[in-house]
Amino acid sequence: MCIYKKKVYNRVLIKLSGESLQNEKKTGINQFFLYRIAKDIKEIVQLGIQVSIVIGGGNLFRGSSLTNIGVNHIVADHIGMLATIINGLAIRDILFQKKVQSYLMSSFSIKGMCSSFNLDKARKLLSSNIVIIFGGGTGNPCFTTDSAACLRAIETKSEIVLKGTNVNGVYSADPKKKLNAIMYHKLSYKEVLDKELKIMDLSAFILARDYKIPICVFNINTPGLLYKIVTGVQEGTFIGY
Ligand SMILES: Nc1ncnc2c1ncn2[C@@H]1O[C@H](COP(=O)(O)OP(=O)(O)OP(=O)(O)O)[C@@H](O)[C@H]1O
Ligand SMILES: O=c1ccn([C@@H]2O[C@H](COP(=O)(O)O)[C@@H](O)[C@H]2O)c(=O)[nH]1
Repeated sequence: MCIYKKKVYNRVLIKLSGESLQNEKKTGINQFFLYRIAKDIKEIVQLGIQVSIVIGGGNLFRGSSLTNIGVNHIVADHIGMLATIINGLAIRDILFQKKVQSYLMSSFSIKGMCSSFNLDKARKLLSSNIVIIFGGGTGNPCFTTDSAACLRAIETKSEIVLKGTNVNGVYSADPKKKLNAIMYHKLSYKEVLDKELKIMDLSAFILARDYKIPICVFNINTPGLLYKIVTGVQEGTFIGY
């Protein structure tokens, strides 16, 4: 790793897709991914970047898959939000093992396991270079953790949302469905909306646009990519004005 490189951001929010955490059985949590992502996060914290993380739950439960088996949609979303806390607990523990100071906050009360969301405290901890993991999404059903990521980025005054996902960036169509889809390197908010590129749910995306939070969509499975992005290397797809 090139330690002479300079950071281009002071405070970032990383959205970690739950799916990226899944193991080879397509469920649960992948041990190797956890350790690797903790290493990647440590590298950027050591650059002096203030980091918060919004963690998804798709490796464990998504509301939509539970409604498909007959669970009421509000209850299904509650289960999905709880799944994000499970992932958050795992990430907090691995960061601790890697000697990265971190703090897990849940959007709803889970006494005994982690603290509840407190914006003042989150800002103070971030200023002291402590990584904040935001679990529990927005705390409300009918949303996703993409909305939580944009919301927390606005609240914590983060300069960018780094959306780590399992594709290389934003494509002209879902690359998992259309193999000849082309990847964009740079897009405006308007282009994403006009072209109906479904990389994030609409409510999340509108928040980012209205509060002028740029988004970088990148492949979370590529080791070291986070470091490249925060030191100014163009990777994935950058969305802004
Ligand atoms: N235009 C597009 N460009 C890139 N990916 C797209 C596009 N449209 C749909 N996708 C799909 O979006 C997915 C990204 O999902 P994402 O990482 O946000 O998961 P998530 O559902 O938010 O998180 P979780 O796994 O926690 O539920 C990719 O796997 C890709 O198949
Ligand atoms: O604010 C929120 C965030 C999430 N949910 C539910 O949790 C699951 C998992 O989140 P992902 O963003 O898919 O990783 C999601 O499918 C919702 O069911 C929520 O209700 N509110």
